[in-house]
Amino acid sequence: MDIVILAVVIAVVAVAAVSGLVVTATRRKKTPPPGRPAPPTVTAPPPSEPRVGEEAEPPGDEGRRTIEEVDLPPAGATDAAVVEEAGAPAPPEVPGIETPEPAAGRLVRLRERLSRSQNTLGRGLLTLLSRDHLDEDTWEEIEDTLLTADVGVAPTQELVERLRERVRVLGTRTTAELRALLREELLALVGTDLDRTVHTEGGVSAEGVVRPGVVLVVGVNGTGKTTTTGKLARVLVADGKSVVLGAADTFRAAAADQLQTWGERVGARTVRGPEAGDPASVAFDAVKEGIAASADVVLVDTAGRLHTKAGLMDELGKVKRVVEKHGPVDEVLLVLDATTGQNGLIQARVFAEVVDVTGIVLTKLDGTAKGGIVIAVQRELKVPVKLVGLGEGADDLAPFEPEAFVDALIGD
Ligand SMILES: Nc1nc2c(ncn2[C@@H]2O[C@H](COP(=O)(O)OP(=O)(O)OP(=O)(O)O)[C@@H](O)[C@H]2O)c(=O)[nH]1
Repeated sequence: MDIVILAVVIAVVAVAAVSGLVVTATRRKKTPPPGRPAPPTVTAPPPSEPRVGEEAEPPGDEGRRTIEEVDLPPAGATDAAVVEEAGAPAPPEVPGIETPEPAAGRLVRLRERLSRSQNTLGRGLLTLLSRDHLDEDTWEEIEDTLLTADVGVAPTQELVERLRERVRVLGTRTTAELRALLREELLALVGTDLDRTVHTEGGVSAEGVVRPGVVLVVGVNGTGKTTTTGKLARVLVADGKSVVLGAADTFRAAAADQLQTWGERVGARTVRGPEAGDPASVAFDAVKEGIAASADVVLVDTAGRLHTKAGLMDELGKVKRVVEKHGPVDEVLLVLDATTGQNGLIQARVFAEVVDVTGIVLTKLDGTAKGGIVIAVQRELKVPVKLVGLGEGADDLAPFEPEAFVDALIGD
């Protein structure tokens, strides 16, 4: 038994000795001989993250910043700046003050909109006048076309009479001759020698105080009065003028916010009063602010509730009187919605009785085939159309130019 145990022990020791030699030999083979460069090895990618039980990577050389060392963004810095510094893409910029389009030439730019909506008038007239035989029925159709476009009864009759006469004298007619003739006659009706300047000159008071130009914007609510005031501010800013806005339409709460937004877009301050407050007091404060800030122009948006003529007269009359304590009002612009046709004319009449309207703004001319209202309203009030609204865009208010207007009516 002892001999068996001894034999087993010797065998185990012998096996262990042999396997130890093999391992050592293998290791020796892998170690490069001294003085020779090691052969290139492919290094496995480092483990992406420490495995359970392993130590996390020690921090690098960069010292840790204490909270005091972290630079804080300057007061008022936007989140965008902070994000940008962190290397992330900046969110879109907060819009700053806009640069409105220059007013000159706007009607030409917007001519397309005008001609699109006025085709029935200009093209219709040309087609009728081009007929081989201009009989009574055709003349009646011409008259109807003019009346449908809201040119008004008296101007329509005048125009038809003039055209009849001139066509008769002309004899045979080419399209070019007819177009020239129609252009001339329409221009005569629209008027080329009226003063269409929006007066914003201001002046100097008896006490030597320089005061800004003051413009009152009046009209029935919904005609585009507030929008027009905002757009007009842009026209003036585009012409290099500084503007203060007066939100005297205290009747509709949102109107003051709306006006203020228009003003902010072009850097114009808006003076506003308490909701349902006294419009005259807001208008007075706006002009006062305009004087204090040495602004060039103060635009006052008024409320236009047409419940009773007496009420309107009280309100608008008071606004005007109170503002005039600072000096004369330079311009009273009546805003009319061109799409309302005869209704617009009735409104115009009432307003003209209440205040001295000095200029007309016709809005929404882009959405109606009734461009003839330009002629009718000027006739009615004996006041020129000074501006026209041709869309909802911020710069879609254009100084009225008779030639560009008539050309848009007739088309090329
Ligand atoms: N298509 C078109 N829309 C216009 C024009 N002018 C104004 N509008 C639109 O008419 C609507 C009424 O405009 P407002 O300026 O709010 O009317 P408002 O007369 O001030 O009305 P209140 O604020 O209630 O007094 C708005 O949706 C304007 O965008 C224009 O020339 N063309």
